[in-house]
This record gives sequence, C-alpha cells and structure tokens, in this order.
Amino acid sequence: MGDIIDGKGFAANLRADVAKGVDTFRAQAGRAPGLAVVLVGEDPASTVYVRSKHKACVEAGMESFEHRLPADTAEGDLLSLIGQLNADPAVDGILVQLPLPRHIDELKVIEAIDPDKDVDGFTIGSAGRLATGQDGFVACTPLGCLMLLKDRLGDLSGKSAVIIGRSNIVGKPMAMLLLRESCTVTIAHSRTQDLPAVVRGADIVVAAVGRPEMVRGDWLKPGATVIDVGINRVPADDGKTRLVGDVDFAEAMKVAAAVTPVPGGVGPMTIACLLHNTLTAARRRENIG
Ligand SMILES: Nc1nc(=O)c2c([nH]1)NC[C@@H]1CN(c3ccc(C(=O)N[C@@H](CCC(=O)O)C(=O)O)cc3)C=[N+]21
Repeated sequence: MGDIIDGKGFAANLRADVAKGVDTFRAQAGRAPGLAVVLVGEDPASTVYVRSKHKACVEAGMESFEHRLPADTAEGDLLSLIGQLNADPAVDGILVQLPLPRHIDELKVIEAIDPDKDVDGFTIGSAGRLATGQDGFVACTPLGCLMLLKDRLGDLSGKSAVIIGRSNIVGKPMAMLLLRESCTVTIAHSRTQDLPAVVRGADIVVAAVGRPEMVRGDWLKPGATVIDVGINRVPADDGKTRLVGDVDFAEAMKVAAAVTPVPGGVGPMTIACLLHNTLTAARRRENIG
C-alpha cells in the first residue's frame, strides 16, 4: 500500500508558518499584509471559496478586503476597481475569483492586475517571469503541488514527470516548476497517443484534467508519486454527491509509493499558498527579507 500524502496537514503547517511571518512583518512594517479578493456575481461554489479565503486570511493575521460586485457589473467598473486596488498601499495581493460572468473579458481583467500584486500568478507577466526564471508569483495550485513533491521526495533532479493537462492555471506552470527542479517533463493532454503508456514512464504524475478517476492503477509505474489536482463532484450511492479526483485513488494506492487524496490533498494547499504568496508580496513591496 502506498502512503496518503496529507495535504491538509501540510497546509495547516504552512499557514502556521505564514502566520509567524505575518507577525514579524507587522513588527517591521507597522501594518499587516493585505489581500483584496474580488467576487463578481453569486456563483455558490465561488462564494464558498471566497469565504474560506477570507477566513484563512484573518486566521493568519492578514487584512482581507472583500469586494462583492453584482453579476451585471460592467467590465469598465471592474477594471477601475482593479486600478484602485493596484494604487492602494494597504493592498499587497489582488485575487479576482474566476470564472467571471460571460459578458466580462477575463484576460483583460487579469491583465489589469499589477504583476507585483498578482498573488494568483495568473497574469502574462507572472507566467513570463516563471518561464524565464525571474522573481514573480507562481500560481497557487502548482506551487502547492511542488511543495508536496519536494517534501516527499527531496531533490527532484533527473526524475521523469508527466503532467496530464495543459491549462494556463495548472498544467503549464507545473511544467515550468518541475523543469526548474531539473525533472524531465512531459505534458500530456487529450490528444496524447497511448496516455497510459506515457504515464507508466513517470516517477511523478500530476493529474489535472478534470475527468473523474480517469487515471487507473495499471497506468502507474510501481513506486510513483501521484499528485491529484482534480476536484470532481460525482453522484454518490446515497443519492447525494461526493468529491473525487482525476485519479482512481484506491487503485493508485496499490501501485504508487504515495498519492494525494481528494479532498484533503492539493485543495487545502491552494489556499495556504495564496497566503504564502500574499506575505511574499507584502515583504517585496516593503523591501523586507
Ligand atoms: N482567481 C482564482 N484563484 C483560485 O485559486 C481559484 C479561483 N479563482 N476559482 C476557483 C478555483 C478553485 N480553487 C480551490 C481552492 C481550494 C479548494 C479546497 O480547499 N478544496 C478542499 C475541499 C473542497 C470541498 O469540500 O468542496 C479539498 O480539496 O480538500 C478547492 C478549490 C481555487 N480557485
């Protein structure tokens, strides 16, 4: 049996570390780090996420500025709010909850965020900095996955990593991060031929496709480390729903050395990394450590 990678526990430790860093920051800068979270509309899932981000911020001793705008907010009004947040000295990080309502151009809105406050790591500037090895912000989900991998495996150099999924938010930045760690990186996707064979070559598998339990046990190299980014809601036996990842967890546990569970794996790391990035943004803006 493989080990379960305790993302939830790791995230709790990371949040406690960030809280200590926040105390030190406050003593030096005379203020708390501030995160502005912008939510447009009332999508129930987004509302839950934004609430948990706010709670995590407050628990870490940070200032949380919530901006809830109606679903019919004009794009121009959202852009001018972002302009205000860019200029606000109390705001170190800006997060615009995605997805945005369809009448708003997501790319335009994200690009309006000052890259020095882009704690989500979603701007082209942040992607470019990551790809070229400059200081910037790395998207929270891939950053959390990397932390779990390094904690588990130590040096990743020379390992073969297969990422399933090529999104701008997870797959591509994950590839850049693992390349930076000197892994041999393959990005697989819906057009990949013989995906199981490709995955079977991997010491590290990161599944980020959004297909419930797609990765089977017999796709895995014995002893592989498996990071499951998927969060899929599927019908449960009791008529309710349950969360499953992109990996068949029970099968994977029989073959892999270690697997992240869903829930309790990568998800909690995403929020902890958001706090981590916000503290980093605050330190950089104040020229502290
Ligand atoms: N600008 C922006 N940045 C984001 O980072 C962002 C976003 N928009 N839009 C939505 C997605 C989704 N996301 C999650 C964060 C934490 C969990 C999480 O903590 N999940 C728990 C429990 C989930 C549950 O029980 O529903 C777990 O996996 O254990 C999941 C999903 C951040 N997102």
